[in-house]
Amino acid sequence: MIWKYGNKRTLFLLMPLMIIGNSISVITGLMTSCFITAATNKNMVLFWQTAFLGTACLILVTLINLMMVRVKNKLIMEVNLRIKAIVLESIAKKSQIDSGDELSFMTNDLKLLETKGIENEINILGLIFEFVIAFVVALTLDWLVTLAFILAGVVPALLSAKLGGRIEAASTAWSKSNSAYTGQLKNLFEGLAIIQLYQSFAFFTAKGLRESRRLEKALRKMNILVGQVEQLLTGIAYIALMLLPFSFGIYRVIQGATTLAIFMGVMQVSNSVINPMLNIFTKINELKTTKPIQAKIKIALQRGQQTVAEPANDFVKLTLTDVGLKRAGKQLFTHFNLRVQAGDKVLIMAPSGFGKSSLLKALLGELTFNQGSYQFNQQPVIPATTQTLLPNFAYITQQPFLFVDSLTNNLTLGSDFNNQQITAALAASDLTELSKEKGLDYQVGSDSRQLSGGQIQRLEIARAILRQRPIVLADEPTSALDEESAAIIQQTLLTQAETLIQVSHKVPLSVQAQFTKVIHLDNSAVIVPS
Ligand SMILES: Nc1ncnc2c1ncn2[C@@H]1O[C@H](COP(=O)(O)OP(=O)(O)OP(=O)(O)O)[C@@H](O)[C@H]1O
Repeated sequence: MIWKYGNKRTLFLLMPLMIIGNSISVITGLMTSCFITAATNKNMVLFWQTAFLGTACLILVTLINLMMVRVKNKLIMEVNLRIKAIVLESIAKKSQIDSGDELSFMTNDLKLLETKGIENEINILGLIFEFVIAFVVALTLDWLVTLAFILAGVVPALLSAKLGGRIEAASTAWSKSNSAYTGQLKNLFEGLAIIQLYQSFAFFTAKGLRESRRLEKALRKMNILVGQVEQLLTGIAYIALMLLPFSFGIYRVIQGATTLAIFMGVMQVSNSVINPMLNIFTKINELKTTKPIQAKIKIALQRGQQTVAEPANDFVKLTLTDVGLKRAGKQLFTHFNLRVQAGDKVLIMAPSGFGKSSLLKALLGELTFNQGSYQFNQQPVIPATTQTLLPNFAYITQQPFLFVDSLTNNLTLGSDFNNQQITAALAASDLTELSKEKGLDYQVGSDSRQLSGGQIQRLEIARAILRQRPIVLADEPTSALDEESAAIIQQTLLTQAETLIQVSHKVPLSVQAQFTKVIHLDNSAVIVPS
């Protein structure tokens, strides 16, 4: 992950820092060796050289480690941000999302990935460096004693891995007993009213205690196993350490095959061979637990790379033939016909709850007609083609939405529009006064800086107008506005939208007259105003 999602420059900067930073045990090992040589030979020059040079090296390594922490966290941040960008990009392109699931993935899963995945990868890298450096140095000092130390460290580690399974089984059995205990207690407490009614207090206590005893027994079993395994491993570790490297090393010193100083040096450095080796396996196991999260990111990456349809400008004709729409098992309407040509201004009217908003959603492809046919530019619209349909539409919904962001960003949504275009869209939506009073950078959307319902609706209209899409779908666009504003907005829609499909349940006759078609969804009657 750090290679795939991280910044390569940061990674390449981190690696040398880690190599130097992880050589601390080698420095202390060599210092131990030199000090003992100085002591056994009564060599003051070597003593001072070791003291000064060693301390200088330790200070330098400490400074490098301080820097390493900064670079490591920089890399973690870069990987996190790259992954978050991938996930956000993928969510943005999802046709259906469960915001609870996505939120949980963005917060809990990605946090887990950071600690068990990204950090572990960096730690494994550090452990590999530590292992390799220490191993090479220890082998150079005395390869036979080094091997003895490694064997002594590996034996208890292998045993621990073998016994780990038994401990895990005991801990699973305990957690099972624990949940059974909770269930029994819950049942017992739920029945407390019966106990009190029949004054069966002894039954209540005895039953509760019986369950508690069962749990305590499972806990005792697990604790004995863990404690005994711990003691056994410590014993074996001491025996192995004394038997193999110590006796073998000292034997070699007595034989004159090596010196005490070298033996002590190897002993010190060997810790940095054994510990990283064992830690690497633990960390790899932890890393494996993040596999499902990594798989989800891979899918997100593929989805994020999907190309989105380019805004189209080729709308000619849209036809609904004998369509019906069903929602939550209820047939909203049937046998509805509609023909819209470029330049049309169509008003669709029906009583509240009849399915007007649902009809617009079906035109967008969010819902599918269960009867009849929907053709766009004489091509049948099927679920697979709805994504390419979207760029033809602007959509003014009944529940306008504002992001916690500036007025400008709420209109442009990050697209490239110049100030002139933005100001024109605001003016067309009767928002000039607001933009002059607050400024285009005014932050809206948060609770304390909310705008009026009418202002929010007009911002949604400005957002739609700004894009100049071929068809504007408008769902009761003037319902939250006063008469004067409603008239301005209605005029704007009629004049600015190239093709307008508006649904409303009540529109004055004088306004109806300005549409090219007025259709009553409840009886499919088409009235062409004179
Ligand atoms: N998300 C939904 N899931 C299931 N049914 C829904 C959903 N939204 C709306 N409905 C149902 O679909 C029917 C039509 O709703 P719709 O909003 O399309 O009507 P409408 O004519 O636009 O009403 P209004 O004029 O009040 O906005 C209603 O019976 C409503 O309960």
